[in-house]
Amino acid sequence: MDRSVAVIGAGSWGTALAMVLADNGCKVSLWARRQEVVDEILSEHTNSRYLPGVKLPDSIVASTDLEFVLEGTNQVLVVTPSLAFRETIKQMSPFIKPGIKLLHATKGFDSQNLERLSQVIEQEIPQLHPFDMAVLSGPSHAEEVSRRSPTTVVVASEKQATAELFQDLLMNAYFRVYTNPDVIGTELGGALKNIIALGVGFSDGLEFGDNARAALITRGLTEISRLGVSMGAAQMTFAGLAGVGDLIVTCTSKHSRNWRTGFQLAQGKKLEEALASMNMVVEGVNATKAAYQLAERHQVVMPITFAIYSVLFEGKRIRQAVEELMGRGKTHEIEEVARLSMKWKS
Ligand SMILES: NC(=O)C1=CN([C@@H]2O[C@H](COP(=O)(O)OP(=O)(O)OC[C@H]3O[C@@H](n4cnc5c(N)ncnc54)[C@H](OP(=O)(O)O)[C@@H]3O)[C@@H](O)[C@H]2O)C=CC1
Ligand SMILES: O=C(CO)COP(=O)(O)O
Repeated sequence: MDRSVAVIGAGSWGTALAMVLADNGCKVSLWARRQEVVDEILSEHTNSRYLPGVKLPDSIVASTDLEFVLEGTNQVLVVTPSLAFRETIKQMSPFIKPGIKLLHATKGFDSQNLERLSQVIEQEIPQLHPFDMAVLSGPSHAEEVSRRSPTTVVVASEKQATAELFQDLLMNAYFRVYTNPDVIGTELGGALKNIIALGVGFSDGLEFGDNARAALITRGLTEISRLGVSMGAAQMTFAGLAGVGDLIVTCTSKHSRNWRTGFQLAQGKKLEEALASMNMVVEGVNATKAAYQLAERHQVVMPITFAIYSVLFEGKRIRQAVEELMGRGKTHEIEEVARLSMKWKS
């Protein structure tokens, strides 16, 4: 089996996944857009801006030249921020031969037309069959993966063999990979959980406590599942690693950039200031915009997401948004359960 993999994107997640692959004996070529990052990886075997204190395997090769990185490899892993995704995929397209297998691990939406990122791949690399694409998601902060702490993720593909190929390449003693046929659910779970992490950051920043955090996680998952199912996802995917698993990690971890951003906003920082201080990508802000529009398009009720939108983009005070959320009209907890319950007497 060919074990060469080109990893496109040398931020924290791309670098951590490159380490996993290198630990598994893969021949890894890593694309970074800045020469300083390449020079540091090649000479020091570190990527100190994104993974401080972590030593990378010596075998990882890096370059800023996409053609060089992609040359002769049959497996590609794309891990850029969502804002740069379409542009990067477009630049890669001339070097992607039919039959190459492509996995992406980016969590977000296309900023222009709200597409899922696998749809962007289909549009920009038409020579790639959808069966040759896969998506990786799940609760996996790069800081912990790069320290080889036990982590579980999911790889989804329309074709089982493609999911299993990436499972084989990535899985090892500290990195357990499950497969799932639901590409839509796996992508949406990873993109939408970031919004709820911002909300939990607001709540924790205002010291609302554990009840509020649990409420946001649980009702947030309801919203994610509702939108996901209306966009074609399998409901059960949201009970898995790409759903509740990732939601828990991003809403409770000190590593979460989205949670930290929400926390800082609750403490009075301006959005631009909070984002600038992060030094890393915070996908939840654009995801909130995208989810707001997708909810309207699919006629899905997402009160928490709308509340977060109003704080981020309409200047609403967080406390005001919370009062409005708590004061909404009465509803059943789970409409489907209420509707299906034959024994429930009014
Ligand atoms: N970090 C994590 O723990 C996890 C991240 N993810 C997801 O992975 C994706 C990548 O995030 P992550 O690695 O954390 O990002 P980081 O913030 O760690 O790094 C950002 C990377 O993107 C590059 N970049 C920024 N702008 C552009 C651009 N316009 N064109 C090309 N490259 C660009 C940066 O390059 P430069 O240094 O030159 O600016 C850098 O390599 C995100 O969707 C994130 O949600 C998923 C799971 C875990
Ligand atoms: O997706 C992630 C963990 O699975 C990263 O989350 P943050 O972007 O909030 O740090």
